[in-house]
Amino acid sequence: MQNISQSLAEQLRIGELELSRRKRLLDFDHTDAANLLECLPLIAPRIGELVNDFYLAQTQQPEISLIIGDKDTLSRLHGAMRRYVTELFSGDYDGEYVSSRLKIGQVHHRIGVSPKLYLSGINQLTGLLETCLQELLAEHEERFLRTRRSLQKLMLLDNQLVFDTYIAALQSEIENVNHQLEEYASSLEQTVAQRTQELTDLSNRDPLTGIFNQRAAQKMFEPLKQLADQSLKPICLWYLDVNHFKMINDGMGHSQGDKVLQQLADTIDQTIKQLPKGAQGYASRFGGDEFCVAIFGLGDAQQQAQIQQFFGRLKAIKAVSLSVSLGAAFYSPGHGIEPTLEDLISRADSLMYMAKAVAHGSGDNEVMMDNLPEDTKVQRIPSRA
Ligand SMILES: Nc1nc2c(ncn2[C@@H]2O[C@H](COP(=O)(O)OP(=O)(O)OP(=O)(O)O)[C@@H](O)[C@H]2O)c(=O)[nH]1
Repeated sequence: MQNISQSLAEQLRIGELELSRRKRLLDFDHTDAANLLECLPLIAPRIGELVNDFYLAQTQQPEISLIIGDKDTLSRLHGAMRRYVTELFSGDYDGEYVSSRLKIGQVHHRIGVSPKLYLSGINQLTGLLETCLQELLAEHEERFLRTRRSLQKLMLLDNQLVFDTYIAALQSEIENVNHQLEEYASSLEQTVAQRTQELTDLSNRDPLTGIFNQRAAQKMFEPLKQLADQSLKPICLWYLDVNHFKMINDGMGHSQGDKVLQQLADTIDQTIKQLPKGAQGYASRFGGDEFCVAIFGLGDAQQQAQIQQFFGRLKAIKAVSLSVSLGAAFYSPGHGIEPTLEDLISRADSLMYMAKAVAHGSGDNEVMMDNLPEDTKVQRIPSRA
């Protein structure tokens, strides 16, 4: 990132010391400065004509006239070039001179003058200056030769400075692009993570009812079991199946049947969401009209209360006469029996089938549950036969 509170020379770290080092490398010293200054009175009257010749030649090149673009810009360039040529013979090549050269590089880069075009212009200017000096110093060959040499060194110093600005501009463009790429990559990462999460969520859900599917239920059982083992609190697994669901489909149509399944799923989900403090669980659809619920943290009586509440809520589904058979199997940790989810499902499923056998034709809901006292609706099935 560019530090805009610093001058160009500061940004490029070209202070007095660096400038003298560069001059020394080019063997440019005070005699060169004196050689050039000595020529100023001679060349000054010729600068206007020289700059005109320079731009006449430059604008012959289509690439350059395209960049210059219009008359006003051309006239501004004439002014800038007259100042530059005057400065070349000013004999004073300090920090201010450096700043002007750096700005020239910056402007050339900004308006799109490529290094090759810049160098072709410099080559043309050097040719014109040398011809002019040769004419002016026709009688003084030795003076012409040393002035030309000094001018060559100074222009090399100028080119170094201009190219430094080109390089710095390219570096900062690369930094900008890198920065943008980094931002893009990180936003892409976030999007991918979000999409992955959305896909994972989606792959865990039953598309019709929005509650968990069988796969997700299987994944979620293990952590629930660990919780039960650590806290020595039970898990109760409900397995539910609608009684005569085929008749609902046949009588009211498949899409109405879908709605009934959705309402039933919502009712089961509500039960999970309204579990008492300390209890938790999940509701899932195992396919067709079969649902599975796992609830952690409730004792026998509290479980029975939850089942009764669930059947109470089920009465709110009024569009259809709906009855459900439910089998509920317990896992009570600390008894040395370590059932898998499949064992528990199989147990709850058999209990559900027993309940269904009682319920069939009655139109009532029926529950078969481990661990509970017998009454008319809740049949007791011994937990470990
Ligand atoms: N509307 C609808 N029906 C479905 C869907 N999936 C399965 N079914 C139907 O659900 C019915 C399930 O029937 P079963 O459970 O075998 O039988 P049932 O009629 O409920 O009878 P019992 O279980 O013996 O009480 C079948 O008719 C399936 O075609 C679904 O996503 N939407």
